[in-house]
Amino acid sequence: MRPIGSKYLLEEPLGRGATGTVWRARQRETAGAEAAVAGQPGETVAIKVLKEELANDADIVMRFLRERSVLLRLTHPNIVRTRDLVVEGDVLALVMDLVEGPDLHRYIRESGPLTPVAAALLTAQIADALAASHADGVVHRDLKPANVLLAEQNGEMHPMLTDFGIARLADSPGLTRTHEFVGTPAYVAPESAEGRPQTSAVDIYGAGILLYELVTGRPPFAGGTALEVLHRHLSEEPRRPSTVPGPLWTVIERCLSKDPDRRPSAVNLARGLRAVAAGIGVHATPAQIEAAEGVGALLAPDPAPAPVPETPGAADPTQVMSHGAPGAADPTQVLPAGAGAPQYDPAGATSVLPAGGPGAADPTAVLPPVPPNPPQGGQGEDPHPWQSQLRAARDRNEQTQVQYLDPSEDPLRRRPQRRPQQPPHPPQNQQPPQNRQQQPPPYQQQRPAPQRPAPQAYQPQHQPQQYAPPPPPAPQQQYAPPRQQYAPPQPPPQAPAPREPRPPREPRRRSANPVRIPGLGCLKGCLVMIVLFVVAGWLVWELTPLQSWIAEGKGYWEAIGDGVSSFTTWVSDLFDSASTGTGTSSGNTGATGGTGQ
Ligand SMILES: Nc1ncnc2c1ncn2[C@@H]1O[C@H](COP(=O)(O)OP(=O)(O)OP(=O)(O)O)[C@@H](O)[C@H]1O
Repeated sequence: MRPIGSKYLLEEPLGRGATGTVWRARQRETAGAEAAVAGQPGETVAIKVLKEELANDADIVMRFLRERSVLLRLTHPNIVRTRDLVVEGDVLALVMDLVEGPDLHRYIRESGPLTPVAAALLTAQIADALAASHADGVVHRDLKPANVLLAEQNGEMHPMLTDFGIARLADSPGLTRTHEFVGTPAYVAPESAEGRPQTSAVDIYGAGILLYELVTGRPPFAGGTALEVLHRHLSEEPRRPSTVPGPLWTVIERCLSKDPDRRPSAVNLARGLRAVAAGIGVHATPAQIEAAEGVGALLAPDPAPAPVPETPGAADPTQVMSHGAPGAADPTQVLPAGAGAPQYDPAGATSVLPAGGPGAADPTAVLPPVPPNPPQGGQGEDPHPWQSQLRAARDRNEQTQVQYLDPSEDPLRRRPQRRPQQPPHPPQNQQPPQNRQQQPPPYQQQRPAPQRPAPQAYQPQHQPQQYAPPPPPAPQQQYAPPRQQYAPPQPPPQAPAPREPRPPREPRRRSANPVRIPGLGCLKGCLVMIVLFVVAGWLVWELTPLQSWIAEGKGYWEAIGDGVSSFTTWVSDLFDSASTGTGTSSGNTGATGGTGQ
């Protein structure tokens, strides 16, 4: 046996939860005045010894002491009484009444679901406990079958709600630094899952889940991972099992409303459940049946639900302490341990999440369909993950613009069929985006002048004629922006001046002569003409009366021979007469001279 403080002795462990271990213990001596129940030596009690890491945290200890009054004053037949708090050395413990009996989770697992009447009556008692605590401004926030102990009284099950205040303690900044108390995914209200402000309506939601589980044997929203379960809480409506009577379903449905303001108050829930239990039993009178069927009218919401103070204290412990109660605004506190892990046990103990783990900053970050509902506080300066994704998408778009390839550089542009599909080129005078006003355009950043391709790269002469005839002027202006747009703002002085683009080469003209005689060069025209004349002359000679008129029936070649000989004779006579004329002229000159003598 191990002593706890000076007044208690731990005997044997009863069970272990996320925040500590519960022991069967014995009182050594009467407690002091600070205890709610002084007790007697030898009396058996249950003691929850909080984990060492919690006990070593100054924030937790302070919270624990501050919560003392809240924990000790909660007295109700359906609430496990907290008798004393132990804060000694590195020990932090709650001394409670010992409840001999299983918890409700174990009971359902071993005995199966309850009848609708039994479930309604049992939940009505839990609602009684909630009504008492809510009236005192205390919200449980971790309502689940495992936190309902079943004491046997007079042969009847008597549910007793336990673990009040543990959620409040675990909200502390100290826990945030080490481990986070985060509730249990299968029972977490949508507003808790989203990190929205919470009220006592979260306990009504938990009661609805518990009631559903009592009559069906399982909670309505299950899943392979805790995140899946949380997502279903946020987006799915529960389905009515065939075994659930209509009036009871009306109650469950109202408790599980996504809108906390539609959920009934704890008082009205208890009243409605008793009306239902009376109306669906085998001995129900017509009036009771009618009352049960009209249960919806009984389920009025709480006009002033007890608020769960938000937790700015996650960042500011003093503020939390001054409020005297932690909150749950920090959404990291609703994420379970290993939220995305496939080995999630929906019926497991209250989950914890290592601080700084993935998704710790914002559970909605990994719940894509959840509408972006920014947490109300405690998120520091970090942007919401949706903002990060939007920014990333925007950056990708900008990156796309940066990498936009000018069509004159685009090898694909050589394929004419791709040209009409080119995206419109951004206007040359387009202003850069706001967030880049002070920076040169991205393409200028990424394309320093020395590495730039030569201006010739933009010339149409690089486009094969058979694919891309010289483009018309307009498209050329559209796709070939002025060169200075791509040049750096201040080109280095040694940079060579850009050369004038060469004009497109004139297409080569073919020769007018259609006849090609390889190797003959310029004589071919003359030869062809001679042949043509000869052939044409022969045809004329033979086919016209010219033959009889000129040569008196001679043949063509004979006539040509005669013509040639006549021509040569004439030429020789011409030369002869020229030479003779010259001699005659000299003689004449001499005769004239002689005569003169
Ligand atoms: N007052 C009590 N009397 C008898 N048994 C108790 C008492 N309080 C708790 N227990 C038992 O001790 C075990 C552990 O309790 P604990 O509250 O730590 O578990 P839990 O609710 O599953 O954990 P957590 O609340 O941290 O999620 C449970 O099986 C419960 O039945």
